[in-house]
Amino acid sequence: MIDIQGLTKKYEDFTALDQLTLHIEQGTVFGFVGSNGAGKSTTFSILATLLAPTSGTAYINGANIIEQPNDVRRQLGYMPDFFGVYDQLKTDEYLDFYGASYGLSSQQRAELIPTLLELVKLTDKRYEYVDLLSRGMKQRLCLARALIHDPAVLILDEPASGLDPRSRSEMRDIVKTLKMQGKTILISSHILPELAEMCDEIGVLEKGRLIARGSVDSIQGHMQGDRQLTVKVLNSSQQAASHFRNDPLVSNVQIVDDNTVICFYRGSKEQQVNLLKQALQQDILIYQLQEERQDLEDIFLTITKGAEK
Ligand SMILES: Nc1ncnc2c1ncn2[C@@H]1O[C@H](COP(=O)(O)OP(=O)(O)OP(=O)(O)O)[C@@H](O)[C@H]1O
Repeated sequence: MIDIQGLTKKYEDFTALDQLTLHIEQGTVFGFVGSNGAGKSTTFSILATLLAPTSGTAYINGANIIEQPNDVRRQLGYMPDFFGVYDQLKTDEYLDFYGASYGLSSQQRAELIPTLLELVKLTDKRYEYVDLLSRGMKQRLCLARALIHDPAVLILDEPASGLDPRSRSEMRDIVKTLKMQGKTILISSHILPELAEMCDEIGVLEKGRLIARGSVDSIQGHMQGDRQLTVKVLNSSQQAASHFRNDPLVSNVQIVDDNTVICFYRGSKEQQVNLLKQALQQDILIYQLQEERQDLEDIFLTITKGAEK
């Protein structure tokens, strides 16, 4: 569980994080979206007890980030958005080093390392030098490192950045596995449609402020305004267009061809059922209806544009 209360970070006159308040329930995968400089890494560094806030506070599974940093570190696994240089260190030595620094015995480490390597799909790279691993492999190793002390809460800063589609998909699968293990996961990404697949909820951060928060569907519904419906009819699209134009909840109708009409509609799903029922009663033979979904990328641009204004 993550409980953030009025977290603020100022660098002299500049406010990088402005009164962020956010509660994330245990077992939730929460996606943090924001353009460059929005304050995501600042938030993560504060939660990971690496940076002191100017005001406000936060709790990680009940431990206060300011008063109980050691308890926080025991509960929290943090994967930063950069990977250091590890000359002359092999994959298993790397994990062994971090395991030892968390106080795990050599026997615990010997048992844990193969399990973690399997989780992040690096079993066959166990005796490979870290610096020779690909970017995707390094990211996964970094995730294994964040998991070494079996934390309940995970913070992943841009875990998929710079990865090819296959590596991104592997990272997504690992996050899903961790969610199934009951971990609370806070994850940031610029690859927005990807967050939709992994996250239960998303929050949009802009200039240090949380400007939208909710399930992917609710944010999509809220920001989308009129739904765009593509309607296919067996008979005349002219007749269908006239019917839709008469409905006060229809803002615009476009005839695409003899059998296709696009209709922009702002009613509820129930009202939409009525609209279609009435059409059928007037012998408008609808055989297909498709709602075009705006993807998260579009929604993100809409939301952040609104915030700028
Ligand atoms: N040490 C610092 N001194 C002054 N300003 C800073 C410092 N660290 C960060 N900032 C500023 O705070 C703002 C938030 O930065 P942050 O790194 O948290 O953004 P971000 O959302 O993680 O961006 P990105 O997606 O580019 O990583 C930025 O405008 C950044 O320039």
